[in-house]
Amino acid sequence: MEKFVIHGGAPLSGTVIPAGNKNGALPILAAAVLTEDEVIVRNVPRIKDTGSMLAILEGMGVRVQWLNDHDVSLRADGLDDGCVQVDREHAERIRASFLLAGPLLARFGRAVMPPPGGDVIGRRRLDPHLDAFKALGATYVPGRDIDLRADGGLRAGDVFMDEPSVMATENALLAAARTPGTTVIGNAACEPHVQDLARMLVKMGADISGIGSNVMTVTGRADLHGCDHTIGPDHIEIGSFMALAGVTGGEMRIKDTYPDDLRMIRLAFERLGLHSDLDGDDVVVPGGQDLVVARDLGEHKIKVQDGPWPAFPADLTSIVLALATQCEGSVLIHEWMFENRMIFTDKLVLMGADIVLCDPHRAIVTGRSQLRGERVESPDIRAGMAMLIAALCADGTSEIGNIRQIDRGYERIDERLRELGARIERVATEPQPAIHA
Ligand SMILES: CC(=O)N[C@H]1[C@@H](OP(=O)(O)OP(=O)(O)OC[C@H]2O[C@@H](n3ccc(=O)[nH]c3=O)[C@H](O)[C@@H]2O)O[C@H](CO)[C@@H](O)[C@@H]1O
Ligand SMILES: C=C(OP(=O)(O)O)C(=O)O
Repeated sequence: MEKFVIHGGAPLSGTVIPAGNKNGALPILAAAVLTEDEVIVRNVPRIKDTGSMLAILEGMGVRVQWLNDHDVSLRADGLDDGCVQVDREHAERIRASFLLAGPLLARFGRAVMPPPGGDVIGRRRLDPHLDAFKALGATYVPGRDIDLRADGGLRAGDVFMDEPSVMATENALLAAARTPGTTVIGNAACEPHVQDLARMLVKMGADISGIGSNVMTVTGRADLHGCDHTIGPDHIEIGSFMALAGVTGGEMRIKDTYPDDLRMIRLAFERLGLHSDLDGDDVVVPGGQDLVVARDLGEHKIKVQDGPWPAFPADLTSIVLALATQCEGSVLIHEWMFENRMIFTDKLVLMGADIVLCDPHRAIVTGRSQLRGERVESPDIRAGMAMLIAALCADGTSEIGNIRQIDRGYERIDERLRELGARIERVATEPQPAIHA
């Protein structure tokens, strides 16, 4: 077990190269199962979640070979079509393990999936995934595992999501791309990572129109081929670094972003008083900003509310909340999608933040709090980053425990923060004795 020990107060300044998108890497790695050819995936973030996904793929019989630090070659030519086993321990660690259901069903007509893990931030439905598979002709056999069957193979169909679920859209895309015929996916999610996966599937031979919209038409084929694909930069990580620059007053340049993916993030941050500029594809956050929250017309309080793309991303609500603690004025943060993500705010309150949790979805943050160092535990990836943001601008020393949560989504975060001037150490902790009833 490890923890971070942080001495707050140093401005974070310098240049950051964003990692590849965590939530893009996971479905893109899963897509390698769709073909027996070699698939090369570049710009893979070296985080715990991609490590788990690669371990599951290797356990299934996929040959995995790193070409260098971030580029990996995958070849799924040795899979035993009679019984592809999905490693339970790794599958239960990450939500995205369920993204193997689509490729396995499409290729072998059977997928037996252990229940997936991931952040415990509210109820996480699998129903839209199952609805999509059923629309493509699969049946679901109830049991401990999620047992999906398509004897004789999937057939192209009309999929309409009951909500624009990110991973269900990705599963539908993965399955439809290898299913001959034309499938329409309606009320689809269109986050940057969904678009990135769709572009990769096009390289593999599928025909997909409507990428970036909420209706995609996929003409699939059984003989998808290999490809060489580079994962796009992680807009959630970029937003996290922008907030870190804002609260510590440093000047930061974030290189080679996709500016179109940052429009809503930059807009929301701007309303909290955090200005950023574009210099080509780089985002530049000027140093020493006086962060003052805007008011809506009529002097009403502003709100930041998440939603399906292109709305403000759910995974940045914890981060924007930490940023708001340092801005003059108050703001309503409405985390509309997950029921439990806001529960961690008590940790920021412990550090001195002025936050009223109105209900599980809404928090009013009144800013300019002088935070103080505390010992806190990270319940999930983004709450962990919010605590890092708070600790790095707090007075005194903080300790953040359960940092494997942060390592699930942020690559070498302590090293990269140190390069920007942060005083942060990764420290091994004594294993806790088991508690017996
Ligand atoms: C591995 C991966 O890619 N994980 C991401 C993926 O999870 P994931 O694909 O699991 O999330 P979903 O898009 O399915 O749903 C997120 C939550 O929002 C709710 N919901 C969604 C849409 C809607 O119109 N109404 C509604 O209430 C869902 O019921 C669920 O509680 O997308 C989430 C939403 O961007 C992100 O937080 C996760 O980081
Ligand atoms: C919620 C997240 O991840 P996951 O869906 O993998 O739990 C996240 O990336 O913030």
